[in-house]
Amino acid sequence: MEKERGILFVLSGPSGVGKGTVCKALREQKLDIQYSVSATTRQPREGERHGVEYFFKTKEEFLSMIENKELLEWAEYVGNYYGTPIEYVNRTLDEGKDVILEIEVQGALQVKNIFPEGVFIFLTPPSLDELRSRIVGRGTETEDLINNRMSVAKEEIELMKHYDYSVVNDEIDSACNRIKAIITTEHCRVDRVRPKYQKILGDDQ
Ligand SMILES: Nc1ncnc2c1ncn2[C@@H]1O[C@H](COP(=O)(O)OP(=O)(O)OP(=O)(O)O)[C@@H](O)[C@H]1O
Ligand SMILES: Nc1nc2c(ncn2[C@@H]2O[C@H](COP(=O)(O)O)[C@@H](O)[C@H]2O)c(=O)[nH]1
Repeated sequence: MEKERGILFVLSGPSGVGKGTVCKALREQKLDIQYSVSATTRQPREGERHGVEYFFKTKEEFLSMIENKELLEWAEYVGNYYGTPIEYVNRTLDEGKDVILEIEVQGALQVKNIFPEGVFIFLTPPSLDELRSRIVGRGTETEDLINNRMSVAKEEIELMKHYDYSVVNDEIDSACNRIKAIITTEHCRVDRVRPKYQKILGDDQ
């Protein structure tokens, strides 16, 4: 029997809201979902490994990925390029497995045009002050970059209206539970489940 395609989940939200932290916590719970690894031209942070957190690329390599249509979406974000390799996403969905992308808002909106059936989740901070203190606390950005990320964050929050769900990351376990509830809900939607039964029952049902 033909396999149902997996569901594409897109988790985005402002820098520092906790997307990476929440995805790591979800991974540790060994959910039946695959995590896409993005390409970026940004320099690796301490402890980041090529092929694990990101595929680290030169600008020339990244531009040639765009040219060769190897990216599902890409965006320039605070001076660096970020993009989702398309082959992994399509192959994994075709295998019937769900995929989650952790990406910023411009990229998420591009994905929405290509995969309108995807599920778009916006992770929000409890407040802008808390967002700033999370970025500062992470200790990975200079003062200038923190200010840049904060001003982009305000524009990004405006774009939440294009998403299907909003999840506040007040506390990691609660945010993970809300995301797991969304995943379960999406698998129960009649418009996703019905085609499977239609194949079994025939077209006249
Ligand atoms: N619920 C939470 N409560 C308190 N601190 C949190 C919470 N979630 C994440 N953090 C902390 O906030 C900081 C930013 O988190 P993280 O790096 O996961 O954000 P991000 O959204 O992935 O950022 P970026 O988009 O820049 O990669 C980290 O230091 C992390 O430990
Ligand atoms: N549009 C895309 N955005 C991506 C992708 N991978 C990560 N990101 C987002 O970029 C910012 C900055 O990330 P950082 O690791 O430098 O802090 C953050 O919002 C990520 O979610 C991608 O493939 N496409």
